[in-house]
Amino acid sequence: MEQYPINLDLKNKKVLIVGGGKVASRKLKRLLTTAAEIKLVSPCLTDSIAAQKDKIDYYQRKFVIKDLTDCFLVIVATNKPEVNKRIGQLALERNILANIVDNPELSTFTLPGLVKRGDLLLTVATGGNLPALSKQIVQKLASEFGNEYEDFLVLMSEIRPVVLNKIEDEQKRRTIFRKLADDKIINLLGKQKEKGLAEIKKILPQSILKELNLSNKIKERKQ
Ligand SMILES: C[C@@]1(CC(=O)O)C2=NC(=C\c3[nH]c(c(CCC(=O)O)c3CC(=O)O)Cc3[nH]c(c(CC(=O)O)c3CCC(=O)O)/C=C3\N/C(=C\2)[C@@H](CCC(=O)O)[C@]3(C)CC(=O)O)/[C@H]1CCC(=O)O
Ligand SMILES: NC(=O)c1ccc[n+]([C@@H]2O[C@H](COP(=O)([O-])OP(=O)(O)OC[C@H]3O[C@@H](n4cnc5c(N)ncnc54)[C@H](O)[C@@H]3O)[C@@H](O)[C@H]2O)c1
Repeated sequence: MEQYPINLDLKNKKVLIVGGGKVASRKLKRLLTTAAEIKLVSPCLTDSIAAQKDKIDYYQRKFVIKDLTDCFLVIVATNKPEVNKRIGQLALERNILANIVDNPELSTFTLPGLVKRGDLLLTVATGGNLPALSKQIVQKLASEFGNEYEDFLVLMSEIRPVVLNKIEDEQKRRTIFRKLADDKIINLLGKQKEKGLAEIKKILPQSILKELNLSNKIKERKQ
């Protein structure tokens, strides 16, 4: 059966990580970009997790069943397959979303490779067949999709609501949105900000432009 891709909002959700090794460290890094309440249980920690201890609830011990209380999601990443399997089973019995890092079959979800540019999110998965390929494709995408996509989407967060509000004709709106979704414009914005902005302005009717002040919306980046 196919997996179901989903972007979770973890605000105020209790998330548990079991294990404090290399894999737990990678999974924690991404979780720290969310608003989850993170608890981590492990006798040992990598230096990278130790450096983030103030951002999580850390318990220096082995997993105990009580750790799953009120848990919304768990990542099980010890180096002991039998321990991981047992915790995975306990989580599933409790309807807790579970990623068992050495046991995709027992997991309710797996984690894709990821490129994030502001609000642009690109994810890559191989159905668990070759995570190293996901990593390689992520590197390709990361070099193709730069920070100009973040800047462009900041502009669109200003422009789109005004277009939706001011232009009643759905067909006209659609034409504008499709013209804006142009990688040539986005790349130009990355290389020559003012020229990119000028191209965007060419697409927008005057009635929209006078509602906006786009020039100061893009962050100055060091070249
Ligand atoms: C994409 C990424 C996201 C992330 O974890 O953040 C991710 N693995 C990454 C890297 C990576 N994983 C592994 C290596 C070292 C070996 C190697 O090089 O192959 C490296 C490379 C490295 O560490 O450098 C080994 C490995 N992976 C899994 C197992 C267990 C098994 O298969 O049973 C084993 C041990 C098997 C063995 O020893 O061979 C399982 C999973 N790994 C997944 C995701 C899920 C499927 C994603 C997909 O469908 O592609 C899934 C099913 C479950 C999950 O973890 O959610 C991340 C790239 C991040 C980046 O972009 O940097
Ligand atoms: N899914 C992936 O992306 C991926 C990638 C590489 C490896 N793996 C698999 O992930 C597993 C972990 O790999 P690693 O490199 O992080 O291992 P590691 O040896 O670096 O870390 C294991 C951690 O688990 C902790 N631990 C052991 N028993 C525990 C218990 N009962 N309760 C709580 N914590 C406990 C240890 O203290 C240690 O911090 C391995 O089985 C490996 O095959 C998965």
